[in-house]
Amino acid sequence: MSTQQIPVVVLAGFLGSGKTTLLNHLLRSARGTRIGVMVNDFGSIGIDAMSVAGQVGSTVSLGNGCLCCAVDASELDEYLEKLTRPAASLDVIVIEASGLAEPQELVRMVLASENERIVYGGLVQVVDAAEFHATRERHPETDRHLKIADLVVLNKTDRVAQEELTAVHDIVAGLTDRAVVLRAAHGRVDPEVLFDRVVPDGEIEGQLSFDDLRAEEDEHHAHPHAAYETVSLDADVPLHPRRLMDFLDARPEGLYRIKGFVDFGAADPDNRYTVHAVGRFLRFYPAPWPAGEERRTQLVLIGSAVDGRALREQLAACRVGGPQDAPDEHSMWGVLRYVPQTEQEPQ
Ligand SMILES: Nc1nc2c(ncn2[C@@H]2O[C@H](COP(=O)(O)OP(=O)(O)OP(=O)(O)O)[C@@H](O)[C@H]2O)c(=O)[nH]1
Repeated sequence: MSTQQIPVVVLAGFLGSGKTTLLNHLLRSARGTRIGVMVNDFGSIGIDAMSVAGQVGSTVSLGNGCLCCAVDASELDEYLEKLTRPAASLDVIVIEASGLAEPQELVRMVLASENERIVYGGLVQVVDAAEFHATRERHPETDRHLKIADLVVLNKTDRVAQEELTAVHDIVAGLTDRAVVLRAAHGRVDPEVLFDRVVPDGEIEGQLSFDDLRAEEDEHHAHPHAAYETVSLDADVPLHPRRLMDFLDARPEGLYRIKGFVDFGAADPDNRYTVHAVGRFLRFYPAPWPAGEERRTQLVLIGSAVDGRALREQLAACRVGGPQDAPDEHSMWGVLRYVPQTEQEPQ
């Protein structure tokens, strides 16, 4: 029986650390392994679900809210039931936690699942090597998350000098209990590290058990997202590139994460711009609009100590007001400064 159980891997990591990037890499390089994905979007728009769409046979998007708060173990079981139907014949299920989830809660829910076809497959924690110190300073719970990880992927190594990388690696390794620390750029880890695990009956030796977790139970208010504000924009009129750049250049420090897709209308009718900001780091990735895709802008902004209402208004003011307001291609200059030229395309 145990060999037929499907391992459920929890993929966690702070906002923007590279979880979706890693997941897409796994999906692309799975070499015949059938992966089911459960995506938990924090914003009300399914940006992450869209980012992994098309690369996976079975996806369940958990919609708005943090999985560990919004879904209880029985609901999780409902989703797992869908993914574990024999017809789906999955080899592994990956739950991508929102960047603000408490990984411990998710692990607890997986362990509490009554679905006999699954077995807990471990906690993978993705760390942004470039933002590590800043994240840790603002979010001391980072240390606790690393302690319970089974595997740590020290990501974005391309953004950190060798010496600094060694220093960060040492700190991360020191914070984990028994985790392997793997370095990666653009989430490129060997999928075998995650999936080809021997799963004995019951739990894997060395992994946290349900009781371990219960013993370590945290107060809910310790959740990092308690202090966070999410702002979404879903617009069917294009955004004006100059006004969007003015908004982005002046964005408040606490606005930690921006992700989504932008339609710049007449300024570049052919391309959809995927936008990612993590802290002060901002990038646009233009790519031709997928055939048949409706032209709209969908953005999710996540920040702490930010004025959500003001952000909403400022974003809304970036919309093109009418034909007299239509941008031309020259107005794209500010955006194009943030399109990577030499970096490898981080899909
Ligand atoms: N330079 C560099 N950029 C990376 C790397 N990995 C991911 N990124 C970029 O970092 C940004 C965030 O990556 P995601 O994979 O969306 O991060 P995430 O953890 O899923 O983000 P949330 O869903 O907000 O928690 C994107 O712009 C990625 O292209 C990396 O190794 N190097």
